Amino acid sequence: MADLAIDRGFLPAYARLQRRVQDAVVAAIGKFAAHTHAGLHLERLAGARDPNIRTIRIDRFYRGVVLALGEDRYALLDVLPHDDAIAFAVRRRFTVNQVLGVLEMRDEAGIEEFSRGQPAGPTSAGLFDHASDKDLVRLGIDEDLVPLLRVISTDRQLESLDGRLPDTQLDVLRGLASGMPVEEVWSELAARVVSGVDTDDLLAAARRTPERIRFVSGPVELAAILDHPFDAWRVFLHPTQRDVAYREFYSGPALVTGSAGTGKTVTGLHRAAFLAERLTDQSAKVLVTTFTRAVADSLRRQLHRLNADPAVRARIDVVSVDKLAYEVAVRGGQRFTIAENAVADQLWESAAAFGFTGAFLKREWEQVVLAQQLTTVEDYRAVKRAGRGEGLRAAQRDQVWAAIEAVRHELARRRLRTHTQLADDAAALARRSPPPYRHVVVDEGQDLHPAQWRLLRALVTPGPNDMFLLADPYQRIYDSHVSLARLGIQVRGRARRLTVNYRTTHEILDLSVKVLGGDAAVGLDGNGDTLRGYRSVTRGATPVVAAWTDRDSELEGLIERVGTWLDQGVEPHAIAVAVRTGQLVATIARLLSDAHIPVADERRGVDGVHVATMHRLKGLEFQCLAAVGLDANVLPARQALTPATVDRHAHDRTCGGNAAFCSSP
Ligand SMILES: Nc1ncnc2c1ncn2[C@@H]1O[C@H](COP(=O)(O)OP(=O)(O)OP(=O)(O)O)[C@@H](O)[C@H]1O
Repeated sequence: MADLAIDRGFLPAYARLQRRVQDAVVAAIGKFAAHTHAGLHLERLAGARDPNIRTIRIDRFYRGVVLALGEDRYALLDVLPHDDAIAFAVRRRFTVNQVLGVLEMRDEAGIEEFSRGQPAGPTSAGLFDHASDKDLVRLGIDEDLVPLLRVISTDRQLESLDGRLPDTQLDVLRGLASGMPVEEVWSELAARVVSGVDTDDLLAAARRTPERIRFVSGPVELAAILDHPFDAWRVFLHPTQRDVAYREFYSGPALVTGSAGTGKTVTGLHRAAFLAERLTDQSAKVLVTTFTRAVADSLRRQLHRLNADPAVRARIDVVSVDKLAYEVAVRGGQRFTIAENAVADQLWESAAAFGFTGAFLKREWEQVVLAQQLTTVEDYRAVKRAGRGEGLRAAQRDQVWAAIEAVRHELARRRLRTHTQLADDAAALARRSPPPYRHVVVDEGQDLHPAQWRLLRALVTPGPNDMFLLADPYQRIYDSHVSLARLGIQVRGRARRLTVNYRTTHEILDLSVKVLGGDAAVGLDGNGDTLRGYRSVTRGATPVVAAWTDRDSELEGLIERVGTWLDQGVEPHAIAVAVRTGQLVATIARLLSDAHIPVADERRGVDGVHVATMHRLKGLEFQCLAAVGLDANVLPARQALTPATVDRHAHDRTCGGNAAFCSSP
């Protein structure tokens, strides 16, 4: 069936069709496969802007729009009711990007309409003034578009070209508009530049465009694709995603960073499936791991959708890092019970003394003592407490150490281990046996503790393609700065950044970037990671930021906001309230219930509005998010309002990405 390819736009079109029409589409595709175009009425169109565009008959009402690529090959672009199909087809023109050699679609009529509505000459402060005409062409912008781009002075104007300009070119322009210098945009493209592009060869161009065109190898592959038509991520990756996920060879650990929603998880899943498919040794395995059980469950489900082959999936273990540590410790013969958070917190509270709170002691233990594997007070006296705020005098260190020791002894006496302790134990145990995994893929790497990194390092054979790490330094839950290099995980020269946001609307991203400022977060590779160049493929409503004078009026405002969303028809389960600390959860849940708003309770299987800390909301998607308690104390800690916080929940497609930020100054 190499004769028919499908375009990315076809999948959502297919998903919207009734079953009967879907069957007719599959039958039409089958006719292409059989080289019989008979009955398809493959027709050229009068007035079409592209001589290679055709329509085919699907049934009495529907027509497919196809592009003749040459050599009797076709790409199916869309399936629409008859008149809509004709209107779609005559407006479009397909061209080949002169720099990247990829196939591009222009809404030629749309571009003409846009031009007619603009002033004749260039504006005084154009959005692309920092790029010369030559630069634009060098970045793959079609020459005939340059005069039009010179009249653009606002983001909004640029966004009104969404769907009219070729995606690749719009992506370049969005990068420039977001403040990236020409050279930085160029460096993102550089690896994909093709020399000697034949701009008339549509077929070669289509083959170079896997992010939008998929050549289908046969009915089995087609059926697998059409099984999940909403999941474009399974089939069409951004070129950078594809490049990093399907690279044959990394000489050692590789790190992929990117803000929330840039498709890191998707990239990691493709990598895991790719590595598993290539394992020749029957006993070799790939480990996919992450910080929480909920995210691990979601990874498992996504992997299931990505790869239907049970033999491939059997070679991939998806386990949360806590479970992994637990299993290694149990296999190593340890006898213990996991210390419930509440129990451990109580121990820490009872150890509080000399002005050190239980929470401080706990963090000191985790982020200094366990992180750096300190076993004596002498070690602790001498250690650098980087990232822990105020310094401690020698006498204070002794006090803190004594308090930590008291808790450690009490835990040991009760045969309790915390998850971090277990990771430390498991790392030591794992180092004594041959590594069970050939490859490991780590999602949400920013949240892992050094002990967990040591465990993972010990579980995989060092060497090419050993570790594939995905992380967003802006989404750190704890402010602990982990240096991978110091943990024996050297990623220098193998770090890539994803910048195109698939989930967050332009508006939400814009707000998030403003709140976070242009400051860099410290990356796991020790380098600064900035938000410059992050851009979004979707647009939505403008988020609302509301300030309140006190907590009570903030909560009142919150209830009103959630009520408004419900009145607007948003389902309760598509709304999330993110709070900074767990203590507020019960209060908010009660207030919502008092206002007759259903609140979700996963343990009892009750559906409703989710109220949880940011951390617990991870892995879930929402249409609307209210984030509460973003007061002045919180923002500098960067814990509350990150693009992740905002976007993960404020999922945009139906409700326009509403997000409210209730903040008490
Ligand atoms: N190539 C793609 N095409 C279409 N959708 C995509 C693509 N890549 C990712 N997505 C979608 O974008 C959303 C975000 O992807 P993903 O969860 O992989 O991002 P992430 O960077 O891991 O986010 P986070 O840091 O918040 O975990 C998901 O809904 C995913 O299906």
